[in-house]
Amino acid sequence: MTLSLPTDSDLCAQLALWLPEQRWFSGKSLTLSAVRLRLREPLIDTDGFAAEQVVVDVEFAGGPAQRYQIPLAYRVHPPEALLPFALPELDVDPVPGTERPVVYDATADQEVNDHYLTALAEQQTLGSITFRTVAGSAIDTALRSRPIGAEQSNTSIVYGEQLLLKLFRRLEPGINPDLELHRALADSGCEHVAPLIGWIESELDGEPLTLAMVQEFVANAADGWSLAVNSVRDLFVEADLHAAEVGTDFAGEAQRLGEAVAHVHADLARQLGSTHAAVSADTIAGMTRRLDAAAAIVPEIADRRVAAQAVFDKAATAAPTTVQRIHGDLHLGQALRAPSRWIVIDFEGEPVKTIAERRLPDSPLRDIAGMLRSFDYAGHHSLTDFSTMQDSQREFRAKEWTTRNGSAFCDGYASVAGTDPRAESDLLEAYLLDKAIYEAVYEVRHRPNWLPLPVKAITRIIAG
Ligand SMILES: Nc1ncnc2c1ncn2[C@@H]1O[C@H](COP(=O)(O)OP(=O)(O)O)[C@@H](O)[C@H]1O
Ligand SMILES: O=P(O)(O)O[C@H]1O[C@H](CO)[C@@H](O[C@H]2O[C@H](CO)[C@@H](O)[C@H](O)[C@H]2O)[C@H](O)[C@H]1O
Repeated sequence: MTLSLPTDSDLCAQLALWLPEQRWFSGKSLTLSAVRLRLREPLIDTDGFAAEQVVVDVEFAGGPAQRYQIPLAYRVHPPEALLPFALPELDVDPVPGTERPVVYDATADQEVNDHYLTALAEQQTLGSITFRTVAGSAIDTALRSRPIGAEQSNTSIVYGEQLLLKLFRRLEPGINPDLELHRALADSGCEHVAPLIGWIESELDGEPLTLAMVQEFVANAADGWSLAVNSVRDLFVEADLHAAEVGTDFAGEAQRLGEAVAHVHADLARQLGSTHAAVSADTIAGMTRRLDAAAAIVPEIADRRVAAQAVFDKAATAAPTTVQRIHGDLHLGQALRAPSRWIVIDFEGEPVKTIAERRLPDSPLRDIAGMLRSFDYAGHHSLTDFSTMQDSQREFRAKEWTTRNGSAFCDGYASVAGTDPRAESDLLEAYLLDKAIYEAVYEVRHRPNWLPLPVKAITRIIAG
C-alpha cells in the first residue's frame, strides 16, 4: 500500500495545531504565527508504515523563534494505543491510488524506537543525520524499548533497563552541553555520571545539531529529591526526635552527594580547563539583569531590589575565584542514588539560558548554591502554609534539617575539593540569591503557591 504523506505545508499546519498541547513545548504562553520545516529526513519507509525525523522552527508574534525536534510516524490503521499521540487531521484528499495515513508522535511507537537502536548499533548515516557510538561500546539491538513515564522537558526511551535514549525536544545550534559534558566526563572515567554510549546528530545552517544522547540506564536508583523529602516527612512524624536521630536521616547521603559533585567538578576542570581570577564584571552584570527582569514580574522582588543589588555588589569585590565548566542547573532532582554511588544527570543547564550562555565557564559555587537551595526546598516544601508558617515547631525542624544537610553536603564537597565552598561566603551568598530569584520567577510561572519558598530565602539572604 502506498502512503500519501502530508506535504510540507500540510504537515506544518498540523504541527501548528498539535505543538501547543505538548508538555515539552515552551511557547504555550506565546502566540504561534508559523511553523517552518528545517529538516525532514526519512527514517523508515516500508509498505504501509513510514517514519521521519523532523525539525521545525516555530515562530511567534513578537518573540524569537524556537526550534523543536519531532520524530513522526505514519500508519493507515495505527493500533488504538497510538491514537492519543496523533496529530489533528486536515481535510485533504489523498492522491488517487494512495492512502492517507494517521500522523503521530513516533516516540510512542516501539518499532521506531527499535529502529533507533539498530541505527546506533550500525552507526548509520541517514541523509544529514548520523548515529554515533562511543568507541568500545556495544549495543544489543534485541533490547525492548519503553518510553520513560516522567513528565519531562525532553523525551526519553529506556531499552531493556540498560540504555536510556534522551531525544532533545528544544534544539539550538551547537553541541548540546548535556552531550558535551558527558563526553568530557566519559573521557575522564568519572564514576558519578551514567556512562555515555552514543548520540544522534545532524547539521543545520553549517552548525552541529545534537538530536539525542544515549547513556547507560541507572537501574534501581532513587532520585535525590524523593529521598530527601522522605527524610523530612519522617522527621515531621517523629515529633520528639532531632534530624540526626531519625532512621531516614539524610546527612550521610548529603555528604556523599557533596563528594560526588566535587569529583564531577574536578573532572570537568581537568578535561575542559579552569582559571582562577577576580570575579568578572559579566557575572555580576548577569545577576543584576536577572534581578531587574524578576523585579518586573514578582512584586516581592521589586520591594527588595536595592538590598539584593547590594549583595551582588559585595560579591563583585570578593577574592579571586575558580571558573570552569559546571552543571549549571543542579538540584536534588538531578541526582540519582544508585546502589553504590550518587550519579549526577542532565547537564543541559538552566532552560531559560541560550546554549551559548550555558556553555560559558562559571563558578562551581553556582552548582553548590543550586544544591543548597534544593535542601531548603526539601526541608520546607511540605509545610502547609508557606506564607504564615503557622507551625513554628515544624518550621524549626525544617530549618534544622536544611542546615544539617547543607553543612554535610559542603563538608563532603570540601573533603574532596580541598577547599570549603563556605569560605567564599560573599560569592556563595550572591549565587544563592541569584538562584532564589530565578526560582521565584519559575514558581510564579509554574507553581504560584510555592512562591513564598524562594521569597523567604531572598528575604533571609538580603538580611545578611
Ligand atoms: N541514566 C539514567 N538512568 C536512569 N534514569 C535516568 C537516567 N537519566 C535520567 N533518568 C530519569 O529520567 C528523568 C529525566 O531525566 P533528565 O535528564 O532530567 O531529562 P529532562 O531534561 O527531560 O528533564 C530523571 O528524573 C530520572 O528519573
Ligand atoms: O526541570 P528542571 O530540572 O529543568 O528544573 C526546573 O524545575 C525544577 C522543579 O521541578 C525547579 O527546581 C526547584 O524546585 C525543586 C523541587 O521541586 C527544588 O529541588 C529546586 O531546588 C528548585 O530550584 C528548577 O529550578 C527549574 O529550573
